[in-house]
Amino acid sequence: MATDLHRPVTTPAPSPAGEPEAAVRVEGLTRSFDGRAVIDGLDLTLAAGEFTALLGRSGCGKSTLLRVLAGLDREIAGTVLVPRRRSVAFQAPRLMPWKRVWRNVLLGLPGKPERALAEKALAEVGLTDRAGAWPKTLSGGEAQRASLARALVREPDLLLLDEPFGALDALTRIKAQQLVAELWQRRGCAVLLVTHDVDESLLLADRVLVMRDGGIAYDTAVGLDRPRGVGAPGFAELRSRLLSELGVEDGGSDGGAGRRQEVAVAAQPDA
Ligand SMILES: Nc1ncnc2c1ncn2[C@@H]1O[C@H](COP(=O)(O)OP(=O)(O)OP(=O)(O)O)[C@@H](O)[C@H]1O
Repeated sequence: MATDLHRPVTTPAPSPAGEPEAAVRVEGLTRSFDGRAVIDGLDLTLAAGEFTALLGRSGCGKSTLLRVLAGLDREIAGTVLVPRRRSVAFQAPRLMPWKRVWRNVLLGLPGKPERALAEKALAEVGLTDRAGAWPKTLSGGEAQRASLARALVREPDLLLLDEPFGALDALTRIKAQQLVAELWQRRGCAVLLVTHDVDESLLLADRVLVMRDGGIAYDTAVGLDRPRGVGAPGFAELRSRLLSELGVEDGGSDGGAGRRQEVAVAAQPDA
């Protein structure tokens, strides 16, 4: 029988004894569009504080899964347990043009939050001086950082990121990746990052998932030392394996990804 048990919980989802604390528990999740199951009986557990990247070919259902976890899509069957404090940032920053940046950051928060709260989050993403600006005056990277500040102001236990760097130029993208890594390190929240970029997943995540045929087809721990670079030992092997899971030929480090050879994302959660 199909069930709709999207039940947000206030604390991280309970785990069976002996397993690490979970931020997300999904069991038998199915989401169909027009009779076609895009997500089909998917099971997934994300540990509290873990940085997970989600890869998969276009149209495999990554954004659909993220929207379900964000609580934006409840037309589901199965069980989804997520923390109540969760926030999401999309590829498009989705700022309201008629509200100044600080008001955008506070958008949707209950009560009458003070500007100082927005300024604190904006400081975390290096945008202190743009708090009073109009969104249209921001660069693409600044707008994306404002969107991140809006996600952070909710003090999430789970941060959902849907291709947040996809529209940024290469240099801005690297800086944004480093920022997300630093924020994750500082906040200690679980992160689920949807990306098309295998290198990005390996630079940032503890764990990489590949979605295929409505489920998680491949699930690997990254285990590389941080800070990371694409030239680090073990990186190329992981990249090859992931590309093969995605059905893409590995162009090697001289391929498109090679330009990020020098990138080292410094993110080391305090153990
Ligand atoms: N609201 C909707 N109505 C009908 N079909 C939908 C809807 N949302 C998603 N789909 C379909 O579900 C499938 C998965 O879409 P989804 O956006 O989750 O894929 P994705 O893996 O995020 O793709 P991409 O990497 O291209 O962003 C696609 O075939 C898409 O057309």
